[in-house]
Amino acid sequence: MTPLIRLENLTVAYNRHPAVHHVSGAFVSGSLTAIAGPNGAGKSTLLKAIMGELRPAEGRVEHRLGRTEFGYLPQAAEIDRRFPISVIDTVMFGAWKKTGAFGRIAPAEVKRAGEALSAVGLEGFGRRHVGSLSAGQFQRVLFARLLLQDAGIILLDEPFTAIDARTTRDLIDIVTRWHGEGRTVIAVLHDFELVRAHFPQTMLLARELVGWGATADVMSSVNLLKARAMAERWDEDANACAPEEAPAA
Ligand SMILES: Nc1ncnc2c1ncn2[C@@H]1O[C@H](COP(=O)(O)OP(=O)(O)OP(=O)(O)O)[C@@H](O)[C@H]1O
Repeated sequence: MTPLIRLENLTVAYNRHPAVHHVSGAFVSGSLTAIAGPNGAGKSTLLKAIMGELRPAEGRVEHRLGRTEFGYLPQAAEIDRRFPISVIDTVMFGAWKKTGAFGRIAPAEVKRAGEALSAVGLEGFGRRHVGSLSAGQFQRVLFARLLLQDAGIILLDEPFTAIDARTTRDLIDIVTRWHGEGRTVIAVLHDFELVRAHFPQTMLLARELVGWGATADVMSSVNLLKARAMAERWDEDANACAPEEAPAA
């Protein structure tokens, strides 16, 4: 039960308006955690802060991991699929840690990229343009890229939103396999059924922490009502506390 990533009184703000507020706790090495909560609860912001893409306004994210040790799947809305790139090249980006952004790609990596495509059920799709794929097929490509990247910590932002049930099942199988391999997986999810069925740990967030621990305990109806009430009460224009106003750690 080794803590891998520790959050210490973490506050992350945009233009001084906090999106994540005074969150403390730890992700244990090898854990499989869902981050759940209402819209605008700070879930995506928290993932970005964990990776170091956003700096805390207050508090800390503590870990000894480099940026390349994180595999990250952004929300679909953040990805522009009009970029003229093939499926196989998109998957190959998962190998950049080994090749460098403009390095020569070893034949073994090309072979692994093909195997990753097969593993997500897209054998033979390599030459297709990503813009020609369905939402579910594209999500499979992004999972193939994560497979190739082979990261120890995998952060997924709404990986199953707007994709079909069959694809969701297949991709959950991959997440479960990652967990079985001892990787640490953290996924932002909206579907509470999926959270309860497949994620042993849950962080329930409403900008502030509502609960963090075993899913059955955290996803109680009392906590879900509390999260909704906290989100509705939240003042979008509130400023981040000045450090001297922050509660003692
Ligand atoms: N780049 C940004 N600039 C300014 N404010 C932002 C930015 N990104 C997010 N926010 C604000 O921060 C708050 C938390 O947003 P975030 O996207 O982290 O929430 P979320 O829980 O992931 O939401 P959803 O479930 O709707 O995706 C929201 O009020 C949002 O408007």
